[in-house]
Amino acid sequence: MQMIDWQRAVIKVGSALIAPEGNGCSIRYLLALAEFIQHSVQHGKEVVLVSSGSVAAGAGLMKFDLAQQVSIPQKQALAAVGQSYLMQHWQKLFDNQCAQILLTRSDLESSKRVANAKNTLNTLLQMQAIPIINENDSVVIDELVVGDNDNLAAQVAVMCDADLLIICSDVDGLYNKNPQLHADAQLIEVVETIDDSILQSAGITTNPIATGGMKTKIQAADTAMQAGINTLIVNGRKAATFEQLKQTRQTGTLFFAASSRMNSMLN
Ligand SMILES: Nc1ncnc2c1ncn2[C@@H]1O[C@H](COP(=O)(O)OP(=O)(O)O)[C@@H](O)[C@H]1O
Ligand SMILES: N[C@@H](CCC(=O)OP(=O)(O)O)C(=O)O
Repeated sequence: MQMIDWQRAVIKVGSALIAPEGNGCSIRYLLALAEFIQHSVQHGKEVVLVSSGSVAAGAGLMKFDLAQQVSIPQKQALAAVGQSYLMQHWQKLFDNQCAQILLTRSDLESSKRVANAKNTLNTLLQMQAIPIINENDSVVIDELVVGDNDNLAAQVAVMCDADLLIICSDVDGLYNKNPQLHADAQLIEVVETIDDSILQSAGITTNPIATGGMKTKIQAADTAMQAGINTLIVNGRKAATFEQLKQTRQTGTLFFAASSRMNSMLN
């Protein structure tokens, strides 16, 4: 087990945690996570949150069943409805002020926009506000198809020079096969190299409100590792996860970036 120390983390929260009932916003799995973030900020650490959930929140408000066929324009409209509700939901969980930033992949391909977003993020963190990022779903379609807040979170981690990317999901980490489908699946605790066996282990999701599954989480970990940033895939449904993290103890699957600043300090 590795010690997990960090100064600036990007924490990604998937729809599976925000809407365990299949739509709407629930605090059920967010209380322990929010308490961990608040505790970290009070101890001088910096947290950027990447939150999915606008489509599920919008579906709850507009009485849409996401298990049924929903068109892309309908999803975009649900995201527009749900995003402000999602932000209100987060704000209720924090003493610190929350701040919304909506990004698209093309924003991150523009050096000018990246520089602007970086300045905004750094200023918000200095103000001890909690930046909450989501895809700007109403103006893009690719991300809604592949469900890519995992990759967005990795790009944000690189952009803001984070030490750690934490991807919170509904399973204990990356298994050698999908644990929702295979009772004998085994948790992989540390990944040092993303090789074929790791890529093959990662399946898609079985959850109708989520997208991407482990595939996009591994892509995200790869992006972060290449930038020297450690990634943890953890079970955000378990309060114990955040107790472990508070004590700088590893939980879930660690994608270990050998060249990271934190790791060279620990070794
Ligand atoms: N090898 C694997 N290990 C763990 N989970 C896997 C694996 N392959 C596929 N999955 C699926 O990925 C899901 C998590 O991703 P996803 O449903 O997209 O959640 P989120 O909304 O948190 O992004 C798990 O619930 C599981 O069904
Ligand atoms: N941007 C979309 C979520 C896309 C996404 O990546 O979803 P998830 O796989 O649950 O992290 C939303 O806010 O509903």
